[in-house]
Amino acid sequence: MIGNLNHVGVATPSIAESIKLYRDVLGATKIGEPFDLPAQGVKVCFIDTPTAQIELIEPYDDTSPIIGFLAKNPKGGQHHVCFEVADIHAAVAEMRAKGVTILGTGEPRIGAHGTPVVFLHPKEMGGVLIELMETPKGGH
Ligand SMILES: CC[C@H](C(=O)O)C(=O)SCCNC(=O)CCNC(=O)[C@H](O)C(C)(C)COP(=O)(O)OP(=O)(O)OC[C@H]1O[C@@H](n2cnc3c(N)ncnc32)[C@H](O)[C@@H]1OP(=O)(O)O
Ligand SMILES: [Co+2]
Repeated sequence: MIGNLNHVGVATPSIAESIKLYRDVLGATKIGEPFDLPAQGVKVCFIDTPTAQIELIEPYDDTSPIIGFLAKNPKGGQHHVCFEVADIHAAVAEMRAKGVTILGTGEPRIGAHGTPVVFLHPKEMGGVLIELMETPKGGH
């Protein structure tokens, strides 16, 4: 079912500071323009590598779903892993049939790449918060 590794989500208290790390220390050259995703409670910045992205996420406000994570990890940290799926609704049905908990309302919501996403609880995924994201039509 899972396809490409689309991105690794990295929670940070400051996207601006994290950009300096990835650009000036790690030599990243393709850094997207940060943007707000209030519906998902985060500010986002994608950093491209040849095969996948780093998704820097910062709380949009104090209701953000990453507030708890940053309270435990004040300097930030690896937050989630996102895999692509061909059909998010088929993926949700398959996960439900296997007894996996879909987080939130359980319904896909539009993510940072403009396609529907869901999250699977880390407690059922070996301690890793897993995001499933429908591959953009027409690829990348
Ligand atoms: C969608 C836009 C964008 C995109 O790519 O398109 C994004 O990816 S935005 C990413 C931010 N949004 C989300 O993460 C939505 C889904 N997440 C959640 O619903 C919560 O973060 C949740 C439920 C995973 C955790 O919420 P919270 O931290 O408030 O709850 P707890 O502190 O009670 O944690 C419960 C339990 O899970 C462990 N935990 C929490 N976060 C993570 C994590 N990122 N990775 C691994 N484990 C995590 C936490 O330690 C607790 O474990 P316990 O043993 O009970 O202490
Ligand atoms: Co993500």
